Amino acid sequence: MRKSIATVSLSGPLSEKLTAIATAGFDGVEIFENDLLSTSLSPEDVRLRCADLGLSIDLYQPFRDFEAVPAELLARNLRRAERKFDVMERLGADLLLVCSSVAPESLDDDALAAEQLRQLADRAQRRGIRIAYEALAWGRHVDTYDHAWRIVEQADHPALGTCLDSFHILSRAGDPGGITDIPGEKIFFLQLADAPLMAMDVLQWSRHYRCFPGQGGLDVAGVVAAAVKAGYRGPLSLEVFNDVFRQAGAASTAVDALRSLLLLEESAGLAAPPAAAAPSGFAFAELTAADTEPLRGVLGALGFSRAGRHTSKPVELWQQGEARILVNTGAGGHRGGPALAAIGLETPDPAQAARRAEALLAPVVPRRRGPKDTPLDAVAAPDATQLFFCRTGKPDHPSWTDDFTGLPPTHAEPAGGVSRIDHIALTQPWHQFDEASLFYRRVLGLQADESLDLADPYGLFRSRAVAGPDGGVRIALNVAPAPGEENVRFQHIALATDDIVATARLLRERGAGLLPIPDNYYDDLDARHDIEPHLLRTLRESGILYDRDETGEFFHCYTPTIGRVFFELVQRTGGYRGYGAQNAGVRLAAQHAYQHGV
Ligand SMILES: O=C(O)c1ccc(O)c(O)c1
Ligand SMILES: [Mg+2]
Repeated sequence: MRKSIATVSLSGPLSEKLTAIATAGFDGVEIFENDLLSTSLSPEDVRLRCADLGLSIDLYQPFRDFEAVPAELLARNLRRAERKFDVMERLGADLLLVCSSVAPESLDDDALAAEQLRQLADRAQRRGIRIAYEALAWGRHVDTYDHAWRIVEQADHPALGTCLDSFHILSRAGDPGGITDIPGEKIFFLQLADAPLMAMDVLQWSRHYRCFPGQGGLDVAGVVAAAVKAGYRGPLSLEVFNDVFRQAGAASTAVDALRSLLLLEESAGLAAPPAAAAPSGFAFAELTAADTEPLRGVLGALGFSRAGRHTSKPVELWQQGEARILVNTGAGGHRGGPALAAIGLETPDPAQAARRAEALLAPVVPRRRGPKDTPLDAVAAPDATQLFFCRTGKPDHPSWTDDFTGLPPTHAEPAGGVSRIDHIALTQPWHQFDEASLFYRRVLGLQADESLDLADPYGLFRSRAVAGPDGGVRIALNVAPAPGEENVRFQHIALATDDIVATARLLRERGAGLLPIPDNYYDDLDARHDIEPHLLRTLRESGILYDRDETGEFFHCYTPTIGRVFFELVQRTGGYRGYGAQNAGVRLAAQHAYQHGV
């Protein structure tokens, strides 16, 4: 179906919004009145600009507080409407959204509302304009879509239809099933927004927390499916009032928005992009660094050996068990220190995974860097982390490892007991958290956990994990509370070990050190979990954190941060599937203290 977006959903001046909307690939726009009022472009200029960009103006909105008023007010409201019709004529827009009145003057009288809307539609029709009447969830007398429809039905005018808005319907737990009772041609417009489930005033919820479909907790696809079943064939149009998107860059938000619509079409059974080929494990994590010595030191202390060197690029392969870390000395890293640049995902069908990601607007990374390199399927995630879809060492597919030649191990000391990468934690830019979780979940085909709030000494982190069904791939997405140098963009690689006490001891013996954890933590651990005294002493001495649930236990500890990266060692027992979120506050505080030499 055609795809549109309301200009209120993006940041910046109208002209920049329009460019971002067209560049992302939308077909049309809803011009939000405030955006027109605050631009120096004339309506004719806006019309031309949209035409040049290939955008149709699908709706002009909103016209407020019109219906069910005393006669003298009606005359004024009709005059007000005529002036808006003038603007629409100049814009070349032929559909006006009228939202249900919130005015104290409006009367609780459906017959009057219908009669006055009929008069409005009559005047609109003479000017080639149609009216779409929408129930705001906080409308004074009309606050449900079925009520708005009853009034439209009663008015019975060809230039009057209804506008459905998924937020207004679902925020009040409305049943979208009744949509199929509305004749499709009387649904003049369909606005779509999701929202996280929150217990708050519905107007505040709508004006600040709407998000793109799939990023919240509302069944937006159910509304779309019902409207299409009713016969609606107009555009799917996003209308998202959101405090974060009002600040974030319009270009990236517009791409995020269009991706959510493509996924919504898939959810509603209206489109079938290439199916997901969900990853089953980590092939590698790639770190870039100008100065690789500290990184090599930590990897060596963790028991990794340098197992190969890329034949055409300045990249080393460090390996232990199935855990593989690529060290790239060619690119910058963060101020010379290491930064995570890429993740290799073990994927049943790499080409298929790349096709899906590309269809869902992920930028494709060039397939081949050097003339002899193995071709790779790779895309960029929303935070620009490169994702390589791999089949490592399988006879049916070229393997990225073919580009590495063997090197003798750097040292013969015993390996550290690390078997594989357990999870990778990515700190997302503050404005891209919802986009990232939608991307990892729906584009890659991972399952998302609940979103958690983790307390850092300088703010609250949101954190949400996505994982494959068997736990082979786990990615923890974190977001810092606000843009700031202090706590933005740390990434970490968690390594699974079968004997965390031994691995931690090895690290200390090799002089790499572990993040010190305050004594108070262990006193509390004892209080909470009644831990066996010998084990508690060992955890305390080693700086190992502990958590458990009904199914198993979790032990974890951290290396100091180098550049923007640190390593975590984790040991899981039984069916424990979490990440020790309980301990995140203590860990974050310990990292701040360590960083500042407290
Ligand atoms: O918040 C509002 O006022 C508002 C205006 C127009 C809409 O279409 C809407 O859904 C909400
Ligand atoms: Mg709306």
